[in-house]
Amino acid sequence: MSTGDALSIRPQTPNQIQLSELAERFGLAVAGPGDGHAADTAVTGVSLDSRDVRPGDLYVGMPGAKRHGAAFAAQAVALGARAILTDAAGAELVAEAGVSIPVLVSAQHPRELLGDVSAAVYGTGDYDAKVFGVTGTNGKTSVVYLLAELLRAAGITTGLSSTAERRVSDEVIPSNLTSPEASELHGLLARMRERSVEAVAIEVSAQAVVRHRLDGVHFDVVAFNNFSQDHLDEFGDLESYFAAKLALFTPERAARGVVVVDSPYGQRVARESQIPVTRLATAYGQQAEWHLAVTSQTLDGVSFVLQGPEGAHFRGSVPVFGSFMAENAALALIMMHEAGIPLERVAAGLDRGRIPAYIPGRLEEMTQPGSTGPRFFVDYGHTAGAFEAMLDALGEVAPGKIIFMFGADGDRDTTKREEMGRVAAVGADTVIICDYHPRSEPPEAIRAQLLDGARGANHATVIEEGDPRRAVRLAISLAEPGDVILYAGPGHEDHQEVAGQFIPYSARDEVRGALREAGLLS
Ligand SMILES: CC(=O)N[C@H]1[C@@H](OP(=O)(O)OP(=O)(O)OC[C@H]2O[C@@H](n3ccc(=O)[nH]c3=O)[C@H](O)[C@@H]2O)O[C@H](CO)[C@@H](O)[C@@H]1O[C@H](C)C(=O)N[C@@H](C)C(=O)N[C@H](CCC(=O)O)C(=O)O
Ligand SMILES: Nc1ncnc2c1ncn2[C@@H]1O[C@H](COP(=O)(O)OP(=O)(O)OP(=O)(O)O)[C@@H](O)[C@H]1O
Repeated sequence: MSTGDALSIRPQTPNQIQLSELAERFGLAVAGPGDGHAADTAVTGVSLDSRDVRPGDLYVGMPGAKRHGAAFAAQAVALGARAILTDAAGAELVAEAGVSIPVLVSAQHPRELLGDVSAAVYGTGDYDAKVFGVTGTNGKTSVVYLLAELLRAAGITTGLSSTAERRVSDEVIPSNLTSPEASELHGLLARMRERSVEAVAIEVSAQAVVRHRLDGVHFDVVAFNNFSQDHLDEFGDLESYFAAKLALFTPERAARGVVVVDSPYGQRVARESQIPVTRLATAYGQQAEWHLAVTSQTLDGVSFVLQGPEGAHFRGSVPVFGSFMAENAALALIMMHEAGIPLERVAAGLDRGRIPAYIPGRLEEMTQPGSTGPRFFVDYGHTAGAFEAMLDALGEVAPGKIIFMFGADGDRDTTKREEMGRVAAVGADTVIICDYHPRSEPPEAIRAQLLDGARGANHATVIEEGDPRRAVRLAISLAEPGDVILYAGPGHEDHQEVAGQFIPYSARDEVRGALREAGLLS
């Protein structure tokens, strides 16, 4: 069941709390019209976005990078907000807007209170579901989906929050952020409790940690998979980006952790973690409690054996190519083991260890699995690290040539582009560079940086075709039976962001259409 155009999933029978209680618990001043009765007002939900306000909400008018949320107070009231929480500057904006509902004024940045206030409003503080968090640079969404699938196999009712979707049993909405703002997260958790969800898998971005999006949530188990360059536009340098991920491994946030220690960054997390961690190694000779061995891999999937302490073991397979997918599955399995869910219980719910994972837009095949013609995969990878992992994997399993098409985000970490181009051209036979989300940048300037990196590698044939629709058709025209086309970037997305406009574009639909035109898909 999809919940239509909703921006957030909320409980149907909400908790309610008096403003007087919120004011007292969080040291807030109550101002605005109707002061005399303000303390008697009750709120039933929290929204940070005036467009997503539901009747009874506390609307949190937050200062942002571009504007002050309190400037949207009138819209919030029109949609049924019962009170506003904001800072002193916001209170003035609310007064100017002439809205007549109580205003809670915080001396702190409202973001610092949002998690705890939302937990108080939604009553999620004592929700006793197992909560799992996954962080790292590449593969978080994949681990979260695998975890949800494995939890289901163990007979556990599951919810998830990822870059692609938020999901409560059969209720699904598309996501706008990898990690939702705290108000949305607690609303989602409250709905999960209503639906008797027993375990929640949450994808955790570094931005979520530093922007208080996880406040009021305590994880039973967190995992770290890998780390490579990304988001330097936000964090400035790799060390700050890493520190944001490491901060998840503290007692305030989580009880225990699982860490892939193949890389020096993973080893650092294991060493510097402030909570007990167990380690997973896929490299031979690496010290760890858990070891993963890939037993076979083809374009149709990967099989593995996982061995842990005290005889714990699991033999399984994932229907997506790449040894890193086995690693993602292993991480999910160890997280469950750490949460006290026996691996035997998971295995009992699967057919010979086959994990029936569908991960939207992650190495998702657009052609028919097993077909003898060219095979076409759409992916969400947008870092050099993800490109390298995928192209290494394809190098092992692709029967023919590898044709790799991709673009890069505008207005995001520009320093990673040359390396993306280089890695692509080292791993593929043909590279087609097209546009992704140029945002406010000239698309040809983004392409030029990618092309520089790709041409500098002196390996693949490098082609520039800005229009992704034409690039898809070009890739198909170049492919022969046995060849693999991999289109990285757009994954599950349904739009291109160009100069402030969201233009409808689904790479998956486009590719399917082009394959039909070429007679490669019925
Ligand atoms: C840099 C960043 O994280 N920005 C987030 C921040 O935006 P902002 O400070 O610019 O907000 P603003 O536009 O000035 O608006 C201020 C306030 O007014 C509100 N508003 C605004 C307009 C309106 O009509 N009504 C309204 O209520 C907004 O909800 C906000 O509370 O607060 C907004 C509201 O929650 C977020 O949507 C926005 O995320 C933007 C879209 C974003 O791109 N974030 C990225 C960097 C991000 O967080 N990415 C990570 C990692 C992804 C990955 O792993 O690749 C993620 O977790 O998604
Ligand atoms: N364990 C892994 N190691 C390296 N690359 C991976 C791994 N798992 C997946 N990938 C690659 O990274 C891409 C992105 O995967 P996924 O969406 O799961 O990552 P993510 O961390 O959630 O990224 P984002 O936060 O941007 O959504 C995949 O489509 C695949 O190409």
